[in-house]
Parts: sequence; structure tokens; C-alpha cells
Amino acid sequence: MSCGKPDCLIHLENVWTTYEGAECPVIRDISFDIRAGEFVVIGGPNGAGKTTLLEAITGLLPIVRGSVTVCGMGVLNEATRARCSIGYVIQNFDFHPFTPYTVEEVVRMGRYGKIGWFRRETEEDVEAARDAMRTLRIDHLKDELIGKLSGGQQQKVLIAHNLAKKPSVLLLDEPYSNLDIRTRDEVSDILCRICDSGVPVMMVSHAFDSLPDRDIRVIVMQTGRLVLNTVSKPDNVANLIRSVPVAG
Ligand SMILES: Nc1ncnc2c1ncn2[C@@H]1O[C@H](COP(=O)(O)OP(=O)(O)OP(=O)(O)O)[C@@H](O)[C@H]1O
Repeated sequence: MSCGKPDCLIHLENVWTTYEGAECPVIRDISFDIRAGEFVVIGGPNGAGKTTLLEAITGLLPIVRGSVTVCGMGVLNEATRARCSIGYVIQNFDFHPFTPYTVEEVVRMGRYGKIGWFRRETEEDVEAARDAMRTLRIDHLKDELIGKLSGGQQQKVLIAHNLAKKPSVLLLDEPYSNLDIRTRDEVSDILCRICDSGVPVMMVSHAFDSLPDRDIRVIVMQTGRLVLNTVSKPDNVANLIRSVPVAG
């Protein structure tokens, strides 16, 4: 069910999710709305269910109870259309050193969901990919093989791949994990600009030193439940997350 407000782009209503073979639900009874242009940090201890929450929003996991809608589309019953509007930068990617694709090819693959099976790439697709590479300042790497790049450079390529898609919402799982401090600041500026364009950015993170200078929605997960959902200034996010008592 959609939340009905025009600027509500992500809507979770009493969501319970599990993994195939898991004995009990991994996240339980989660509800929240994310509006256009919000910057959201999802925090909480290891194993709390943060990645699982992102995967539920992308429609990668079964929803045992409740509903998830993105841009008004149910992520399970309108999966193909909903996924076209979601950018998802995964955690712990690992490219084999001999992966036979260049940076430009990987970024252009971000357009495939929009191109579909029966249409050729157009100039617009190529330009969207180039624009994403320029935004991430990786255009000078376009002919390099992806597997030969550093972890931080690969991270930027994956973000560019998702930007090329021109998503309506952008989810990122620990996007700063491979980045040096200056690159974190650069990526933070880029994410801020994406938010300014109206696209909500939701990221799981354990690093709070490079958050953009804007209001941040802070969602804290603990043992599969949402225990805090509030708005904070960036310099108070770490304190807020730390202040949540650990479940006993
Ligand atoms: N593929 C899977 N199959 C079964 N259980 C899983 C699977 N992936 C994760 N889990 C379990 O789901 C729970 C939540 O995991 P999740 O990866 O969402 O935590 P997280 O908060 O993102 O942790 P971290 O901060 O360490 O990345 C954990 O108990 C984990 O063991």
C-alpha cells in the first residue's frame, strides 16, 4: 500500500522479512516513510539487520508480512518497474582481477534495465554513463579493466553505474568503507547534490565523519527492529547512534 503523500518515495508498512532457510524473521515490523530529497543514515550494531533492510526495499528478499512501495510501486508485485527506479550500491563487492570489462562498460551496464532486451543503446544512454563517470571524476579511468582498480576506485565505479541508471531513490551499503578521507568528502558532496535534485539517499554506514552538511534522518536498527527514527544535524549522528542502549 502506498502512503498517498506525493513526495513520499519509500514507504514501509509493518514489514517482516526473512532469508530462505532462516528459522525466524530477520527484520520485524518496520514502518517508515522517506520523502524526496531526504538524506538517511541507517546505523546500529553488526548483525542488526541494516543490509537486510536495504535488500527488502530493493525487493531482493521475500516480505513475509507488510508491504514496501518505492515511488508508489510495490517492490514485489511491480518488481521490474520498481527496480528500474532504485539504485543500489552493494557492500563487499569483489571483482576478479581479470574481469573482462572496462570501467566505461560497467557504468554503461547501469542503463541495461532501462534499455531492456529489444532496444539498442542510444546516445542518451551513452551520455548518461559518461555524465555519471564525470560526476564521480573517473572519466580518466574509462578504458581501464575494472578488476585492476583499487577498492576505492571500484567503489566509485559502482556508484557511477547506479547514477547512470538515473534512479529515483539511491541506496548504498557502507559506501565509505573503501574510501580515503578526501574521497569520502568528495562522495559526500556528490550524494548531497543527488539529494538536492530530489532523489532520497539512504545509506548504511559505520562512518560518520564525512556526512554532508544538511539535516540527516537517522534510522537505528537493533536485533531486527527499528529503535530510533529521527532527524539530526550531521555532527550529532554518531552520538545519537551511540546513545541507543544495546539490547540485553
Ligand atoms: N543470506 C543470509 N541467510 C540467512 N541469514 C542471513 C543472511 N544474511 C544475513 N543473515 C542474518 O541476518 C541478520 C542481519 O544481517 P545483516 O547483514 O542485515 O546485518 P547488518 O546490520 O547489515 O550487519 P553489519 O553491520 O555487520 O553489516 C544477521 O543475524 C545475519 O546472520
